[in-house]
Amino acid sequence: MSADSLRIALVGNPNCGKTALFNLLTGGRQKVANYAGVTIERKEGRFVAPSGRVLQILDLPGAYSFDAVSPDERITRDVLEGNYPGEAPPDLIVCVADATNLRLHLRFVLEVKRLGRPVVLALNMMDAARRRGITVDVPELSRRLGLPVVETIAVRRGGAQALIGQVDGDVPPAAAAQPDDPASRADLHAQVRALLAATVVMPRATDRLDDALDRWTLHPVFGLAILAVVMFLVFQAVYSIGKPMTDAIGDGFGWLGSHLAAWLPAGPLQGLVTDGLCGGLGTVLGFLPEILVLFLFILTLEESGYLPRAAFLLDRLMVSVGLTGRSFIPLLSSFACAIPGIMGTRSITDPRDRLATILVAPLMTCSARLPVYALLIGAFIPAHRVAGVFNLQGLVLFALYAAGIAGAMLVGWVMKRLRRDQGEHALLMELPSYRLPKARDVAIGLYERGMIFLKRLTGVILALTVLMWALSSFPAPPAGASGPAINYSIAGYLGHGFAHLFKPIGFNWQMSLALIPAFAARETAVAALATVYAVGGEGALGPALSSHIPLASALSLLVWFAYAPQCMSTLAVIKRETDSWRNVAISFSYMFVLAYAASFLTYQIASALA
Ligand SMILES: Nc1nc2c(ncn2[C@@H]2O[C@H](COP(=O)(O)OP(=O)(O)OP(=O)(O)O)[C@@H](O)[C@H]2O)c(=O)[nH]1
Ligand SMILES: [Mg+2]
Repeated sequence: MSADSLRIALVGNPNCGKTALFNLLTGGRQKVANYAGVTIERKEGRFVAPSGRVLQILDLPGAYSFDAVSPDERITRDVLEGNYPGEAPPDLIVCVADATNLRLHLRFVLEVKRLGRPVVLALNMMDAARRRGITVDVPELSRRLGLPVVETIAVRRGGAQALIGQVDGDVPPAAAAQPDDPASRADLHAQVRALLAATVVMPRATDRLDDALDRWTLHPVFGLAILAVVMFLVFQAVYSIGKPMTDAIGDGFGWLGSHLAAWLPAGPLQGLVTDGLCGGLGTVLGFLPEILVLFLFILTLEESGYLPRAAFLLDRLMVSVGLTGRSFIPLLSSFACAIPGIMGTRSITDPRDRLATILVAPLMTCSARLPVYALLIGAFIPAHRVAGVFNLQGLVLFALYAAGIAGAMLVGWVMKRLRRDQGEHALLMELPSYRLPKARDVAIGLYERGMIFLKRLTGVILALTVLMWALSSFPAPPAGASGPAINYSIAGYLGHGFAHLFKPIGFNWQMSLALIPAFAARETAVAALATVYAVGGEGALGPALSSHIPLASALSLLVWFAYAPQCMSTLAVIKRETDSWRNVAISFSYMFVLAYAASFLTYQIASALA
């Protein structure tokens, strides 16, 4: 690091706009969302100040105080106190405070000041504060705190000018460090009150529009109805908006495959390109639009400020099944992927609640399962309208997501019965202001998700698809063999071997085989089925599936994917976050038993009814 480079840490209460400020300064694309606990790791970026000086900027998880209790808050405390492994304390602390919520945020500013290090206070969200008629006497606040104070608007271009001017100049002198004892902590409240009285004019404690909306969204009956409608509409939209695009992409690859087949000489290369790449990979790529539609809704909800309300509304229910309202947001993130969901539990203070959330998070339907669901639903469930408006395929998709949630509640409830400590924790959660999502932020979020999907597709999924194709094509059948060539391949042997285990739940050998690569990446089940049937001489995948797989088996496979043990990366994250192989073993085995039992019941009942 050059002698000239200054290290600056952004700290503050959760949800005050630290990451928005970080992105504005460094051009970063870290996740910004309207709830507490979005940032859970230390992130670093570079900013070249107008003077040419290079500044290293650290974005840190939000903290309510230094009595750090949750794993993410501990990171912030360690970095500031210089206890973070391999890192000296920052040269300058930029303490960010939400100007619309100074009653809460100033307390943390005072705590930071007592560290005895150079501090600048950034009063962020000044746009929202002005809209609400809040005025702050900045020079007076600065004088009383003994710190430089600047106003910022982290979501507006140029909104950090004052801060940049401040950090590009001389580092302000540090205040004297002060001891942290109970008496001085009680004193903080009195100091905050005095500061507010002298420097802030707040016409009303809360926003009128927020209050009006909250009367509906937090209402015990209407609130739940609104939540149910919102969730339901999301899944209908995934189907009605995403499906036509998926079909178009699928058709495009089908066309491409047939043209390439005519071009390429017959042989292994032709097989790889048409069956493996166009058939397998193309089918998975087709599900990108559906995944993006799902994320469009999740990102919009995250920015709107609605999620903590939903958490609040569901707290009683979640406590009764052994979880907490705090589990809501990590569980919702698991609809994207269980990995960020499990990492998001770092903001849960109680270790027991955190572990319970980690163990059930993989039961939420991650977006990697969406292609599997969409493929099977498309092949087996007719596209009827129900009651004139709802799409039956969308309803089945919704039911599968609901089955995952119901499974999580059941598992949570059982875990609650099994543990000794039955105590419950009250939910203390901040309700942020409602906010209109910014198109740019949502677009960045969608782009990031799209790239993650494409990287998986061209990485692990591509590798597995080629492997599946090779296993299904080699060795070639002996001369004079009868029956499809694939029966003589390695895949054929493996699949038939595995099929014994899955016969009671109705899987044929192709389905059993597809489960193997799905353990590395769920979407590969689609590519594997596509490849295996294509190598086996079938045409389009949808009709091939519906002619070879009975409905009962298809339903059983859907249910299997709702509960089955997760991909390897999820298990690896459980190991990392809980530092225990025991937890990995528990989650793998309980999900295996749950999936097997649920698929068995589904298959037996559906076969009996058919
Ligand atoms: N109106 C307005 N909104 C802002 C401003 N700064 C941030 N926001 C919004 O405030 C919310 C929280 O922003 P983040 O940057 O994620 O907050 P954070 O402090 O990093 O939060 P944690 O990582 O959870 O501690 C998001 O919805 C932002 O769009 C601002 O200056 N004005
Ligand atoms: Mg953040």
